[in-house]
Amino acid sequence: MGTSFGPVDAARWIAVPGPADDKYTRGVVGLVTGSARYPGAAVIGVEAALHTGVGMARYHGAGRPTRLVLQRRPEAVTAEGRVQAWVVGSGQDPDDLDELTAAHRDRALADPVPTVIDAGALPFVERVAGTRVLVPHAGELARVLGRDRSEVLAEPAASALDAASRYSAVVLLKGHTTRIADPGGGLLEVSAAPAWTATAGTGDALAGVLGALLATHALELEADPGCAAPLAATATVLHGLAAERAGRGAPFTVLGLCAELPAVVRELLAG
Ligand SMILES: NC(=O)C1=CN([C@@H]2O[C@H](COP(=O)(O)OP(=O)(O)OC[C@H]3O[C@@H](n4cnc5c(N)ncnc54)[C@H](OP(=O)(O)O)[C@@H]3O)[C@@H](O)[C@H]2O)[C@@H](O)CC1
Ligand SMILES: Nc1ncnc2c1ncn2[C@@H]1O[C@H](COP(=O)(O)OP(=O)(O)O)[C@@H](O)[C@H]1O
Repeated sequence: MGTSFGPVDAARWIAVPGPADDKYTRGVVGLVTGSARYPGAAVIGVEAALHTGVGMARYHGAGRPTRLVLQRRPEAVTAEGRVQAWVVGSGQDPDDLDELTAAHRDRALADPVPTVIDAGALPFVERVAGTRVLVPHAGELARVLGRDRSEVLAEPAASALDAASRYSAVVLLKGHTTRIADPGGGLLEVSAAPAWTATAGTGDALAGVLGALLATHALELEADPGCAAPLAATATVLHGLAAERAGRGAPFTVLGLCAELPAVVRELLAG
């Protein structure tokens, strides 16, 4: 039903910095992720964005996730400032979120730049002012659509397309085959990841990879918001190939997946 999207397609969507670039022209990604309940998701998203390649990653959240992010990645910037793309909602429960994080989340959702909407931010999709890229798993998409998870699993492509049309969004439905639906009815399919990828936290990494790709393609997205779909597919390819490299037929950790992202970028660019 959809168009298969693979490494050769993905290679076209990696921004390579040139001699005239600086950290701001490369693109700044902002993350409002994690919470007191799920602080690890904050660390994973930042780790994934930095390993995908970005001029700067800003992180905004509560005290504990912020401390953990800085402990792991002192290059993350916690001061506020402009960003070219946001990642919001990974590791957040909208019914159990501190006021500071909720305020950061609401500011990010109102910013008219491309936004990755994950987990706890999905209920707020209609507030998102910029180009919307939803990254649900089947359970989350079922909640977004008000259906049973079994219905989404039975008809994943149609479900993703329905949500894309309903919310004028790109919808990346995660799974062994990941479907990327756009509001115009286009559908891309990516099957790059081994089943070992089904482990807690890999989705938080995917959101970070995608945020970095959106931030580093700000000009292209401004000219044509339709670029969000191939960029979402590219994030899925990078993530799947990094999982394959991290495990090589065996289990791996999410930080191990993130560590393989630069090698995957290098391989794709080499052709
Ligand atoms: N390190 C971190 O900080 C991490 C933080 N994380 C963060 O945790 C938050 C919650 O995300 P989550 O995906 O775990 O839960 P949630 O969106 O409620 O979906 C549950 C769905 O799955 C199903 N289901 C449940 N149990 C099942 C089972 N045993 N076997 C099979 N199915 C089962 C259940 O369906 P049901 O059976 O209820 O119909 C429901 O549809 C989120 O913010 C995420 O970012 C994670 O990324 C992990 C790492
Ligand atoms: N059977 C599978 N084969 C390959 N990849 C999978 C499989 N199941 C899940 N994945 C991938 O693992 C990741 C899980 O994301 P998600 O469900 O959001 O988990 P979490 O919230 O714990 O990070 C997604 O990228 C998804 O595509």
